[in-house]
Amino acid sequence: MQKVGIIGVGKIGGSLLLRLAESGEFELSASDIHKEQLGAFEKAGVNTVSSNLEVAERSDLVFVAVKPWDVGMVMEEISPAMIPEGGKAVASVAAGVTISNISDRLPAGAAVLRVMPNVCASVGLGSAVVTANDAGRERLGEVMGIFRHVGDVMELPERLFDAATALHGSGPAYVALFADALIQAGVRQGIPRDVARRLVVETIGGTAVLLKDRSAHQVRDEVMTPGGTTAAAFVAMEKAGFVGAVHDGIEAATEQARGLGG
Ligand SMILES: NC(=O)C1=CN([C@@H]2O[C@H](COP(=O)(O)OP(=O)(O)OC[C@H]3O[C@@H](n4cnc5c(N)ncnc54)[C@H](O)[C@@H]3O)[C@@H](O)[C@H]2O)C=CC1
Ligand SMILES: O=C(O)[C@@H]1CCC=N1
Repeated sequence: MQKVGIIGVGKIGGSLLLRLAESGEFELSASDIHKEQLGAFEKAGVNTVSSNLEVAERSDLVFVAVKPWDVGMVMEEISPAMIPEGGKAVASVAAGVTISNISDRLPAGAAVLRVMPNVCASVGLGSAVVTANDAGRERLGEVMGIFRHVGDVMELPERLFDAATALHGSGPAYVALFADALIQAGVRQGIPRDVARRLVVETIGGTAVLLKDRSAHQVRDEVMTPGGTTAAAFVAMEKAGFVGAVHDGIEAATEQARGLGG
């Protein structure tokens, strides 16, 4: 059985850990600085341990899912277990923390990977991109296989990771923002809140399915009757700078990711 460890069992680490535990395919260990968070995972059959180093010692593949500013300290803690001859690899999901930020804290030649997932992993509908240093390349398939348990996975060069973080890492929050705005707008037009919410949620889910095999332009054109309601809405939204605001948001998030590595 593959030995997988997770350090930090919050929103991302915890979602991955639960799905891997459900699959029954892995021998799992986990640690978290807030030990009270480990109980649920222990019940799911995970070995919960009290030190990050112990997770690394017990695992062939270690996922670090702590906040970006905590990654350096965790790498220093697990460094003694990460000698290249040990056959271990570490994968970080932290925004903005580069492979070189990480490998600087580990023995020379350590296998290091980065993954950028999103919170839709918690319902098995995540998307993730993966990259690796030279020593970690042979583990790419393994890491991609693990993230397939929580959604879609692609390889992406590290130079595009900050942009991908901005696009899909933060993406669910933008969709939620848009959903909230739509619901409020429906309420303003007199639709009861619970009805508006249901209509908007189904619309977003249904559109996501349509977009799997159609371009965004195709969907737009199928909806937009010449001289009709959708065209009127598009003109009003564009006058308010909707598309420009999306571009500005992605640019700001990309820049923010660049600054998080420290
Ligand atoms: N939340 C999201 O939607 C996404 C988050 N990420 C990245 O995933 C990482 C984790 O984010 P979340 O899961 O949202 O955070 P979180 O706060 O939910 O989870 C982090 C966990 O790490 C634990 N922790 C903190 N310091 C630790 C230490 N020294 N040793 C062991 N455990 C420690 C915390 O107690 C907590 O349970 C971040 O680096 C973030 O950039 C990436 C993509 C999406
Ligand atoms: O907001 C953040 O910094 C993290 C990274 C991507 C999603 N959440």
